[in-house]
Amino acid sequence: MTKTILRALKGETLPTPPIWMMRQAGRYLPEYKATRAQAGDFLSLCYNPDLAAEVTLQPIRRFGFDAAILFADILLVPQALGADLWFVTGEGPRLSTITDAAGVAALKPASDVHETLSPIYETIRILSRELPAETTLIGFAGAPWTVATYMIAGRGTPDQGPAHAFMEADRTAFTALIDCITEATVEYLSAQIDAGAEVVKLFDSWAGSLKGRDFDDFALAPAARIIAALKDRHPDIPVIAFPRQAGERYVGFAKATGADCVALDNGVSAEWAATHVQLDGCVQGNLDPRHMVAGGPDLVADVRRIRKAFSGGPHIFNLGHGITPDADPDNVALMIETLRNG
Ligand SMILES: Cc1c2[nH]c(c1CCC(=O)O)Cc1[nH]c(c(CCC(=O)O)c1C)Cc1[nH]c(c(CCC(=O)O)c1C)Cc1[nH]c(c(C)c1CCC(=O)O)C2
Repeated sequence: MTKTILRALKGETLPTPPIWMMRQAGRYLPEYKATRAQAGDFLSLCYNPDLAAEVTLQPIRRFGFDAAILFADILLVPQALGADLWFVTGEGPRLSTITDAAGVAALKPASDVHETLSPIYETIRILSRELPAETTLIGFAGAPWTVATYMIAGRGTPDQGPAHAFMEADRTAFTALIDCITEATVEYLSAQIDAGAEVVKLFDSWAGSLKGRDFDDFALAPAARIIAALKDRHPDIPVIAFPRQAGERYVGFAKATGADCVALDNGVSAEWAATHVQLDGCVQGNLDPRHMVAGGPDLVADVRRIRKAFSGGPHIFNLGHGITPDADPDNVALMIETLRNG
């Protein structure tokens, strides 16, 4: 019996869509907070294979999701390329900044990333042994544009202004940075697959701020390059692409990049996406993460609505973005129960 997520990714329409949740291992779970405290800080948790595997398994034990997502972070790649990285509790990530062509040229070559990232591959090997037979293991990386926005600004920004400014000031150097991250991402995801990842996902969280030609050059093209390189090395491994807030640009994204599945945020309606995006293959998403805080009849109604809208084709149920720390685990259980039992 092939795993349900893999069946959906191959294009099968299942009577009940399989389900997992972005940020399913996270601060809304008391057991996550306990293990994170044991690790010391977030990065120590990411680089400790035993504890990273433990937090990956926690939501599987508690909820029986159909997939586990590797516990790590998209910002480990910049660190592996030579950037300084730290997390400020309650605020988010901080990195050394890249402001010009010299900063791009000073990055390490893509082939060097394994030195830093090898503990992540060990986490995957542990998970391959310990996950239940029916659970799919998903590896991931940030897409080049989203990773670049953090490398340029040194932190998260509301409008990705510093990255857009760099792009306008020196498109050649900016393109060199995107190329560098693209190559590193191929190396990283390929090694994750060698270690046991059965699916990989590319998170382009800030794709929505790229417009027109910039979207083509820095969201579509790098995703297409990464997917082509991975398919060349690992033809059977499905790829999920998440160009968050792409809006109209979700249309045709799978075909243009070779992705097996497109993950949808909750800014597009399931009814629209069913006719405009799902016609090309599997879609994932798109429940509003706020339902995990509020719960109640609105949650139940929206789970049923999304399930129905996507029932004519392959669909993996998920949120439109990560679950937030203020969410109630009981609402997660209600989402799963509603999906599986009615
Ligand atoms: C942009 C981005 C990042 N990281 C990630 C993205 C893309 C997805 C998205 O848009 O959310 C991806 C990511 N980050 C994390 C995972 C693990 C797997 C999962 O459970 O989904 C994944 C897939 C763990 C994490 N990554 C982070 C946490 C919280 C850290 C903690 O425990 O204090 C977790 C569980 C920290 C992080 N990491 C990042 C930020 C901006 C932050 C701070 C914001 C926050 O605290 O939620 C960068």
